[in-house]
Amino acid sequence: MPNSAPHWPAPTAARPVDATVGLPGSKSMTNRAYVLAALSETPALVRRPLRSRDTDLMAGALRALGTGIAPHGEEDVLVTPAAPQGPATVDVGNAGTVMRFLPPLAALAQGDVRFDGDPRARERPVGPLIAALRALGADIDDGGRGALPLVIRGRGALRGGPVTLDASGSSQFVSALLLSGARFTEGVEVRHEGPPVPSQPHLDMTVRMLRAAGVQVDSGTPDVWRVAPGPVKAGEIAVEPDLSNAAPFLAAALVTGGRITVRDWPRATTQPGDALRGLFTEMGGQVALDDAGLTLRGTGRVRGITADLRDVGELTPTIAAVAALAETPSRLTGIAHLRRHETDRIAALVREVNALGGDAEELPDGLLIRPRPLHGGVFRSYDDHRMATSGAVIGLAVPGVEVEDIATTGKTLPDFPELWAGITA
Ligand SMILES: O=C(O)C1=C[C@@H](OP(=O)(O)O)[C@@H](O)[C@H](O)C1
Ligand SMILES: C=C(OP(=O)(O)O)C(=O)O
Repeated sequence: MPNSAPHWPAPTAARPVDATVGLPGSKSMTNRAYVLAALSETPALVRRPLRSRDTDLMAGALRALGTGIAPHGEEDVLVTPAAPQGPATVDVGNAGTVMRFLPPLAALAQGDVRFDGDPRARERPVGPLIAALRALGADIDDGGRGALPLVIRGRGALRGGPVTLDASGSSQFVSALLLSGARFTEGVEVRHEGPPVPSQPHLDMTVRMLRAAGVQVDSGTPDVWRVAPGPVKAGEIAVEPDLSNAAPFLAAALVTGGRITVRDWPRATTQPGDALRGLFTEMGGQVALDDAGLTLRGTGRVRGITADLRDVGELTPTIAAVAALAETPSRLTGIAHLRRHETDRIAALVREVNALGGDAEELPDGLLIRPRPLHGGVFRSYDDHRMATSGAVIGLAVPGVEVEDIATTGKTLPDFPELWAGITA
């Protein structure tokens, strides 16, 4: 979609950043919490959920299906479940979590539920999930496309049982079936067959949050997950700060040789962003986790990295931005599935780094970035929140970088420009 707003002049760091930041809640945890709460037996409290485009879309969709979702105090949200009801229309925007987590829930609804979203949402994979739901008893009209738009003709219940699918395109296919699986008459047994499933921490997050809601999950066999039929009891779910959105802030300390502390960093978490501690240490930072939060200190040196990012693909745009400023080459692999994220992130990163004078090259499943001095210019974001924040990271070290459509950060972090101004002031 053409964007007519003026470009955002990325602040260049006049001195090393030195700041402490508190970040809003995790998108992935918030949208899982809303689904589990909506499927619960009794009202559930979601503590400190994220407010952003993706989470507002999830809340809006659940409301359209009859769930009560209302603020509770300053920071929390009370979810009052109801048997899902059509006819309803779900706008998924460009949220993978809405596009994948809600079709299984819609199959439990009484009535038709129509799904559509941004033009890009129609290009993002959902076919293996649709096929799996059909095998589990759902009636779905997708016009034979295996993609959005589609209509789920809910009958108030879904048989469930065993199903095999290829989830190499997105871990969200598996998470989706598991999240609603306890409410299927026979529960669900999901078996993956194909190249490896990406985003293992997100699968762990699904399993952990289900168990915390009293659901019996067996994940003891690789590539097989069993959810027993039974009630969901979400009770109270506390949402952690979004550690993937911590990435550009920690990167700011790394590339300016400064210090950033991210408050309330969990001691134990399933969020993929926790891997930043190791990745950014390898790239030249010094990291400490204590009561103040996670502190990253830059050393003035930024090193390239060779890394398989399959498990933490979401972190790629930020790591690539740091790599573009590094003294030595980087090789990022295991991330072919990123070509079907918000945009083709591999192509977009290579194009934008090279547009600033850099030396990046696509691989079938990743990218190579070699050191070369960058210059100012427009960094395009392709409706991708993580592209926009990556442009901001490069702009700290390279004068004259302008990020196109900074507002796209609203997908998961609407406060990004203000928070960034806070660390660069
Ligand atoms: O389950 C989740 O919350 C997510 C899983 C991952 O999806 P993919 O496995 O499709 O990469 C990740 O990239 C996405 O941002 C969020
Ligand atoms: C891939 C991402 O999002 P989505 O949930 O839309 O898949 C992301 O946030 O990096």
